[in-house]
Amino acid sequence: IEYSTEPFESLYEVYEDIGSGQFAVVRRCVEKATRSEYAAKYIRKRRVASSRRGLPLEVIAREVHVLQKLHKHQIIISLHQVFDNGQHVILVLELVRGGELFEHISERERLSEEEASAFLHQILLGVCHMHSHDIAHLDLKPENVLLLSKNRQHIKLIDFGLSRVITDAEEVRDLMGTAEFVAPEIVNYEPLCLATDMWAIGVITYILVSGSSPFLGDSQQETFNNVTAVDYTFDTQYFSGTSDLAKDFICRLLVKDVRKRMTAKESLSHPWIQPESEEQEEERRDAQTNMD
Ligand SMILES: Nc1cc2c(nn1)-c1ccccc1CC2
Repeated sequence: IEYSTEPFESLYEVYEDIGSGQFAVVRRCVEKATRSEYAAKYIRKRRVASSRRGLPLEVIAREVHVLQKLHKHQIIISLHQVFDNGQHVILVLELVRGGELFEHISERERLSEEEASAFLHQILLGVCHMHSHDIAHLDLKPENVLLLSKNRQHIKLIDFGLSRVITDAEEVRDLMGTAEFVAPEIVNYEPLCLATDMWAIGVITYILVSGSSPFLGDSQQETFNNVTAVDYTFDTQYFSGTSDLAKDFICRLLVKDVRKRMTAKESLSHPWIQPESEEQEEERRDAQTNMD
């Protein structure tokens, strides 16, 4: 995709901020020619190599390439156009108004297992699509899962700023996501892989069904220690109403050895995601009634 050097403001009307990332601000905008609404993600360009502001062009290009390869999938946010106005690269993205899954949880403290499993099923379809293209997201967390609209279950994965193609040859080690969601191999600077995303899915599931975070400590270092020790419990204070199926799903993802961790494909056929039988569906519902 070519970066247009047309002046962005001559083709789009720009409105309110709708979100932000570490090096990006996202604003609602309207394409003048079509009156269609989009999300304009302004990513500041790094002017000098030694500067800490903004991102180098090749890092920005990685997010554009990943979006180009993936965005025809209904769970991945779609990319409409790209502009370079000198100071920023502007990604014109599909507009999603339902807010972050993160806010949705905070309002509810925790979700029912049906709702959590339905969200996870969609996230896993998106992650499966990415992994089938050898692309790892590497920053999966509830903030990067947007709801299409408040009351609906449909979600979109956003922010592929840390995503990259994982090839065995090029060992990627230098990454750091968000402490709560990083896998042991990231903390230990070992080669990252697609399984790194599956660990994050395990943490997200734990949070969705319990409202608490498995490895979060009082400091980033304490969190890293908990992660590398795989030190977590199903504290009865939060898990008394959680089904064994849900706990089994989480246990198969929070595994230190990347070769033993469930893959995205395998997780889609785990009974907590894809109930095989009426009684398993019943078990999930029962766990729910105990909790109410
Ligand atoms: N870092 C972020 C942050 C956001 C978005 N993208 N990247 C986004 C994308 C499409 C619609 C809405 C948003 C707002 C949040």
